[in-house]
Amino acid sequence: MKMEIANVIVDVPAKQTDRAFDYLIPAEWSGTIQPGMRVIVPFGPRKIQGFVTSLKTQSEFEKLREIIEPMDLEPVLNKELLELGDWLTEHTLCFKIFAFQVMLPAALKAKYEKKVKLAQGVEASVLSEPLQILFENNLMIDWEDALKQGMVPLLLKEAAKGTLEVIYIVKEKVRKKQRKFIRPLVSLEELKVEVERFPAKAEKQKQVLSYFTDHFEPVELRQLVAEVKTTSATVKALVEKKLLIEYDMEVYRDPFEHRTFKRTKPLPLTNSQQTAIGPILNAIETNRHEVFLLYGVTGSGKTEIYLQSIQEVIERGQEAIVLVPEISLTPQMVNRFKGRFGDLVAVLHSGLSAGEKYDEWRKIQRKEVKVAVGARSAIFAPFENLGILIIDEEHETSYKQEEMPRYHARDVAIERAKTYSCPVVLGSATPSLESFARAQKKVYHLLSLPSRMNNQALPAVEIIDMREELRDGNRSMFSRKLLDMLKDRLEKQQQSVLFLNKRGHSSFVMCRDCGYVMNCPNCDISLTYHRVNEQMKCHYCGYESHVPHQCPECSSDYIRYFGTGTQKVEDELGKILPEARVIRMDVDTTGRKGSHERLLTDFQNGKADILLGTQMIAKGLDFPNITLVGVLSADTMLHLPDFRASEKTFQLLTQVSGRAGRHQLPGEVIIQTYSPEHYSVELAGTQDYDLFYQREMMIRKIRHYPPFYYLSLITVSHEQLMTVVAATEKIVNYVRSQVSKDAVVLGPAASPIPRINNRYRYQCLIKYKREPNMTKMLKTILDQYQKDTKSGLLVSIDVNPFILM
Ligand SMILES: Nc1ncnc2c1ncn2[C@@H]1O[C@H](COP(=O)(O)OP(=O)(O)OP(=O)(O)O)[C@@H](O)[C@H]1O
Ligand SMILES: [Zn+2]
Ligand SMILES: [Zn+2]
Repeated sequence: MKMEIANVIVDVPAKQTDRAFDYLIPAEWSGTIQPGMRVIVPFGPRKIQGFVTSLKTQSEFEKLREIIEPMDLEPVLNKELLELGDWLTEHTLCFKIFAFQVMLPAALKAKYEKKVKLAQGVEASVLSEPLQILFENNLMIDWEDALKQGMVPLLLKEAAKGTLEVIYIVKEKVRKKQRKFIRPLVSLEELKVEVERFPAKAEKQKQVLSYFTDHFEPVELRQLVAEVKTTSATVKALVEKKLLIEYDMEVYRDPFEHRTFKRTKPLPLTNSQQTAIGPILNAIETNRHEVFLLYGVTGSGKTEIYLQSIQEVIERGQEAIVLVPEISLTPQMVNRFKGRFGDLVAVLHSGLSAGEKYDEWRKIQRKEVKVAVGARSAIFAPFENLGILIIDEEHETSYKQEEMPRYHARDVAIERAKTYSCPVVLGSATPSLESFARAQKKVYHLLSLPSRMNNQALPAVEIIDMREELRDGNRSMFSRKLLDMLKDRLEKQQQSVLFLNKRGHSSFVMCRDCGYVMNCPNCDISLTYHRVNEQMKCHYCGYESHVPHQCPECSSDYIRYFGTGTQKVEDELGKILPEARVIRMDVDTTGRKGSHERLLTDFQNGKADILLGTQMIAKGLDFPNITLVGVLSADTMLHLPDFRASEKTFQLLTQVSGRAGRHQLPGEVIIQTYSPEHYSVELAGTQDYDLFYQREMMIRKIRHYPPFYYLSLITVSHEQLMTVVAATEKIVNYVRSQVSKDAVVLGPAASPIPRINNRYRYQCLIKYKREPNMTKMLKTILDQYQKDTKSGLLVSIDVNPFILM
């Protein structure tokens, strides 16, 4: 007899299990289990989830264990995605299981429930006394419950004796949403006859049947009950009489259920749009892979180019993926895609519940949609006939995932596009230095939109030196100029946007007398102040503490919450411009589902004069009445230990400025700063990307940073400082012995955050140009330390890191 064997990657992320295991497919599942399906397999004493990667008929092992059951009826990963998983594993040096899991919606990530039960053939009476009652009444005990009741030590003792055993139950996080539907089981004629035949006493049942003679079609049970004003028991009675039938049907949770999208038609393209879209359409038509960098100033009509390229792709029967940064996945953005392509669009973003996300993913998998619009992970949308992949705001750092697998969506897009032989379009008004450099070298095809729609001028930008304001006695967070302009817009009934750059500028507590800053006792980093519950919190380890009323160092009472939060700006606005209506958008006001959208709609409908917010208002807004943008603090990001700090500052300032004067009314921008002479602020003022690019490239070249050099970052951590230093030194020496003399190896050095969760952190940074053996070398290092789990050393490697902390 021929055996059916599956190669399975099991859900145990560790070095020893990072390979396929052979499992026998039992006869009952023969022929049904396919590559790309998830299965439940025995692993040691546990039952866990795994992915079938391929099938075979022979194994080098004698005794194989059997697959317990499949978790899917059809593969959740197609052949292309399985291969992409291998590619991800290779390029980001992650465990295979992570590469597969990242491609699926969270709902499909298995959740394990740990339970304890009596071992086979054991009676509860042999257990120690407190456990007897428990196991007499419950067949299985939840591990979590046992933990809460302090029972775990007792359980472990019994388990060691072999009287109890621990089992794992694999659970799906989210089920398909099913609803009960009712439809007639007999013909319309028969139904009409039945209605006549029914005794008058059975008035209720008669009404239900009459409903179906009027509407001879399926209806949801809930709706039926509501419309006929009856009960489900009445309906059930008819089901038992075999006149009606009840069945479950999968329904989608539609996050946009209550919204209608005004359909739009393609706009006639301007000359420069036509020039730009030409090569893209050509690549689509000839099935050619090519990467385009669409470099167009803010408001130049990039989105319309995306839309019309997608149109072409859809007409050819192909599919499209569009990535937009999470924070610009605004309802406005969604509107533009849903407005053009209606129900052919699936939207994937973090604002959706796990169930909603799963449903959107299902629509893609079932080929019910043609376009997926979403944040980073939408790049894995399970299409099988891709015709284009688009990444809007391609410079955004959120396209890099900061945990395993540490992938960049741009790389994944290009890899998938190669497979499908289709174009990739990277769009931005401020391209990343990496992409622009590639376009200069003709690796990418550069397409430019140098001016705004209808040649509308870019807004006039004025830079205000806040140090001068202070010298002139203005202690407010608003410069005199900005205040004047805000008043002016109020009079003209035009709208303003106030932007507070909060990243890297967390709200901390500081003593104004001695400068004491409250740090986390486990991590060398300041605690962040949370207004909601008046708590100080560590973002790295979760440590929490009360806000002190007295300085622990000098006992001064002047220990205060520091930093200009949006709340504080709003308070001050209330004092100096009491007549202004303000909408504040930040994590506090947009936490509830739908609030983001509501606030923006209110602003669009003129219910406020000023929109005040953080990063989340910097992008994507396209409102005609905004004529003033004020940036309250331009330089808060400049001083971070990050070689991209200048680039990020320039990009952000340019993006925010781009929100003003996009339609008929001209726009003005005020940038307040303490570093007016810094080139990234200065050049954002003149909105001169090309000059910024030249300046920044020079600096990168001198300092050996990307795009001139590649980076790989190795971070080592351990509870003992000496152990970390010694291990890092060993790694650094090994790296030095392996790389060419063109590479720069830095370290061992303490990480910018030298301790997290009581673990000391050291790093080795490698800068290199061409090192064919780099991946192999990094893998060797990982293998070495991941195998040795006893030492407690943790080594992580980030290839092309975006965060060097
Ligand atoms: N061909 C066209 N004819 C008329 N209006 C257009 C055309 N193309 C785009 N527009 C309009 O111009 C405005 C700006 O275009 P769009 O938002 O696409 O620019 P963008 O380059 O994507 O901007 P940003 O990068 O700043 O978000 C929009 O209101 C859009 O509807
Ligand atoms: Zn003090
Ligand atoms: Zn901490």
